[in-house]
Amino acid sequence: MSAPEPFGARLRRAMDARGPLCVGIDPHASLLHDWGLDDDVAGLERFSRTTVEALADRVAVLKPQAAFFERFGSRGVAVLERTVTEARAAGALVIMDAKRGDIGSTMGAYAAAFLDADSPLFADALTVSPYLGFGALAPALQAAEASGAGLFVLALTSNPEGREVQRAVRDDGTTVAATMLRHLAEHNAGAEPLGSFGAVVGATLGDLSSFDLAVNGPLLAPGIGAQGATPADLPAVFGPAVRNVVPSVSRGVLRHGPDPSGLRDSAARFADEVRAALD
Ligand SMILES: O=c1ccn([C@@H]2O[C@H](COP(=O)(O)O)[C@@H](O)[C@H]2O)c(=O)[nH]1
Repeated sequence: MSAPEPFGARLRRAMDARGPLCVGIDPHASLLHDWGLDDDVAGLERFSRTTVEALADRVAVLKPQAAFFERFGSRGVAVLERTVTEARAAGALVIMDAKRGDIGSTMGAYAAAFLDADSPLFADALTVSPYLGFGALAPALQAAEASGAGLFVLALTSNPEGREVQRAVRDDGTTVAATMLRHLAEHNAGAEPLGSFGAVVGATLGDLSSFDLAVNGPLLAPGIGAQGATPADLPAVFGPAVRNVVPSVSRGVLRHGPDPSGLRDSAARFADEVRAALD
């Protein structure tokens, strides 16, 4: 059997064809309410299916936030499984935003859940937390390589609280975030057209020129919309690495539902703004 095409190559093709925008599927209770849905499993299912049907044939990436599904227990997780399957079938790549991270032996079980192509929760990529040490992510890196999936490692998150951990200075004088970026660059070395191991770097963070963002992998950039960043901020935040940025917006698009055309128009506006900013 031939090796699966790596996530980085699939993502680059999707970004070239559709533009780099990622829309998050974050079924907040308040959004369910605004859409006229009950805050229950049926509401969750309707919300997710409407978003997938409106957007999966046009945006490069959809990013379900697992927490909003898990809050409904096993029935919510079943909706998450269907959401991923339907989004992928309709042509979008799916980043599972579950931010898993643990000691290596347990990380292997997370990898089996999200990165094994035979798992019901398999997605094209998974967000992971490296704060038990980057080395503890090894089982996820191996599983992703085997299945052609990707990882997005939390490096510089969009929230202000992340600073105290991520910008802490290590014994060798480098920051924790810079160390994570260096590990990613090592793992992506030589990959073409793009490595499969990306970083999460918030679009909210202002000038990041003190960090080497040239990791030869994608940079998932949440924070656009509800958290205050705009597509126009991207060049100043990411500098030359902006070509590898996957700008991500959730509530900024979702608040325009439940009408599918409202969701599509909003995503198209963000996509246009991203295109204008990157030109
Ligand atoms: O640094 C990070 C990492 C992940 N997120 C997630 O992205 C979305 C953002 O939602 P908005 O509605 O666009 O604010 C959400 O799922 C976060 O958990 C992030 O914001 N920052």
